[in-house]
Amino acid sequence: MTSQLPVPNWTQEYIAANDFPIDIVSSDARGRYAIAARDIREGEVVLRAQGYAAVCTQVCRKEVCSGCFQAYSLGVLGLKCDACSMAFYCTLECREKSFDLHSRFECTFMSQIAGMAAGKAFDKAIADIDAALGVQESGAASYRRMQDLERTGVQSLVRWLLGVCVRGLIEEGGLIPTAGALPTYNAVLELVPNENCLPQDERLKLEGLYIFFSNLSSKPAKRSRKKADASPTTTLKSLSQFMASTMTPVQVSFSELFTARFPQPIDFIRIICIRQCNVFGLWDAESECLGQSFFPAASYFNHSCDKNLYFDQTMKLVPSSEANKQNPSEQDLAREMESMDLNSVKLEDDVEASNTRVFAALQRMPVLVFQAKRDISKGEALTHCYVDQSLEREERRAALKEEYYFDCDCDRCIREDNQTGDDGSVDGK
Ligand SMILES: C[S@@+](CC[C@H](N)C(=O)[O-])C[C@H]1O[C@@H](n2cnc3c(N)ncnc32)[C@H](O)[C@@H]1O
Repeated sequence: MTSQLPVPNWTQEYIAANDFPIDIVSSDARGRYAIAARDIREGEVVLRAQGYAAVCTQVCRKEVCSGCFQAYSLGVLGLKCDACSMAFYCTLECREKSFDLHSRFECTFMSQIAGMAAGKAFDKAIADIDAALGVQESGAASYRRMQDLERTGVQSLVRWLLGVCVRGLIEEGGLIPTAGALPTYNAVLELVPNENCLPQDERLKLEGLYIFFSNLSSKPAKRSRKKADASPTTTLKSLSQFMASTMTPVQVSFSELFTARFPQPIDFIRIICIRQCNVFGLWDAESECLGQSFFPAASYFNHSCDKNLYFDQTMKLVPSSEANKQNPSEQDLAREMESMDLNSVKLEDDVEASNTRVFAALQRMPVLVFQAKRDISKGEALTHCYVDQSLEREERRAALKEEYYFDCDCDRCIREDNQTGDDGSVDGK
């Protein structure tokens, strides 16, 4: 970090509206970062950060409810969207609550993503990348690129991109009624990208991925509940307005949506860099990464290997509207599956009511709750640890450098550096 970044206005508004004991400051060396606005007691809640564009990974889609983001270890969740077979739900209630959001904004695109794993689209896109990048020995080069773009990884990335694109569309269509009610696309764009630190080979790989996503599917998936109206042109504004004003599922392809949102490779590279430095993993109790989400307010906590905040991702990661909902037992779930009418959810024609339900579904994104690990004095930087705290100094250093592009000089690192013997061992052991 070399230049001083401005502190975005929304962070101050969000903090004031919720009375969190935080100030955001900025320095050349550390960028923007949160400090304690007053003395904070051990255990105090410092921030409740609302999730933005939370998605589960492709591999975990059958274990994580797309409605409430609870993870279930029952194997495959029994309820899914019949149209795309990509969104799974834990209860009929969850499916109902997500229905308008999913049917109108996600389902068509999800169907296209599902098709991508089948092979041909994927193989063609790889060939397109090679052609666009002017690769000579296309057989060997394609093979190498295929290895880089491993299918399930790319599908998870597409799911995440879709989450971000859809969220942008919903905002631009005016479906989020209250300013400041939820984090915004602009709040995400204001997060630090560190794009100047991106190594050249990574930049090239992302340019290849850009070509891949731009060519993923030239045709929209064939599904429509009703006869489609004239397809909207694919400027983001007209597409957003179209989606917000009609119940007709969108008829554009994922690639059209993608290139409208990211017109140039650099736009895509930037959002990927923002993701790399700011996204939070959604973990289960066995430390398996089930998905990812932005929590923009939480991105202003800098790193320390001697953190003074903690958040329990598996315990505190609850949908904001359902903080007290208990996971149903296996038997309860089985009973519910037996008794439900799987075709009972319908998209009604009242656009306004549907828009309200879309907004309500977005409010069910996960929330991260940060608490003080110890007493913290006014003015102290508020920090959490970006990497596994139990790693050795050198391993932490390498992970922070590779993923976040900085060298940590926290008290613990300095202490351990001082204790390190000539042979590189801590305490000379
Ligand atoms: C999640 S962001 C934290 C907020 C960021 N400082 C900003 O200006 O938006 C992570 C980035 O902040 C910077 N950062 C975080 N902790 C740091 C530290 N202890 N020392 C120096 N830079 C740090 C690095 O650039 C890192 O990639």
